[in-house]
Amino acid sequence: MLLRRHPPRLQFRPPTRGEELIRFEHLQKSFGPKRVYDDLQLSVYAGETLTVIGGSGTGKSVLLKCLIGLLRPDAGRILFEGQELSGFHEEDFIDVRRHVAMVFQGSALFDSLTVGENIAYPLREHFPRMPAEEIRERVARKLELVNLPGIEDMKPSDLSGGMKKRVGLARAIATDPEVILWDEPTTGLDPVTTENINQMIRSMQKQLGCTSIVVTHDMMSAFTVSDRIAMLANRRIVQVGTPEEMKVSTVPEVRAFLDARRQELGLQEEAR
Ligand SMILES: Nc1ncnc2c1ncn2[C@@H]1O[C@H](COP(=O)(O)OP(=O)(O)OP(=O)(O)O)[C@@H](O)[C@H]1O
Repeated sequence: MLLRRHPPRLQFRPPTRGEELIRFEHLQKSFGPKRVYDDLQLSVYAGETLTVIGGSGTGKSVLLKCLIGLLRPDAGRILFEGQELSGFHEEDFIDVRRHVAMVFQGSALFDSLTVGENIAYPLREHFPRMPAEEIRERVARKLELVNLPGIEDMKPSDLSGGMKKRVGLARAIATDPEVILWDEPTTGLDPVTTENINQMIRSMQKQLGCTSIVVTHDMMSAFTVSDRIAMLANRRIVQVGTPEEMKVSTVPEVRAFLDARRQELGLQEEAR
């Protein structure tokens, strides 16, 4: 756990729905000789669910990690509520992660802790003085929200894949974040559980007013949950649009990507 040396750098005020909340501006990022972004531009608006799609290795997950400071861009700016994150120190990102929570691909639960302890973990980290009773109440409320009430004492090893994802979500929303980042939320899940997770993404928006950024390979899921979809290709965002706009896109990279998944999507010929 990082100890804070100076006052919080992030000045946070609750966003108004529809205003620009996050902006990636002229982002560049390389790993050694591998260039991931050349000049990436993307805005995310408060209250929307935006899905980032793109081929394997195009940098979808790197984008989420840059936003919460797990990786740093080489050049360009990331603005959160108009505040530039590039100059933030590692400890300044503690506050960013309180407002922007990530639901990791593999749930990333601690196997040695119970479900309740897992969800309480970020509360203890961000609010060291929070009374035990309040932590218990918050944990119970979050488990109810993900439709898993009363399983505080179970261990992650006793849960199915879908339940683990939902506990991962309960942990991510423990601190009442304004933004939820979903890294491949439906990968490896059966169709029923996938539908369940899609509904969860939607209900976080409806019930909590959260902004979501989803990274996924699953195009059905992208078309189901998104207000807007952004396509990453050739080291930049080549198009951003509503699901309907993307389905009839004339941008070559988008066409090629969707054509390759036409069967999965069951797109109609006339929608091309
Ligand atoms: N920490 C790192 N060190 C070195 N290379 C990295 C690191 N993180 C990501 N990369 C590389 O950056 C590129 C983009 O990675 P990223 O995980 O964002 O891709 P992705 O679009 O999410 O792919 P996938 O859909 O397969 O998960 C890949 O080539 C990856 O190998």
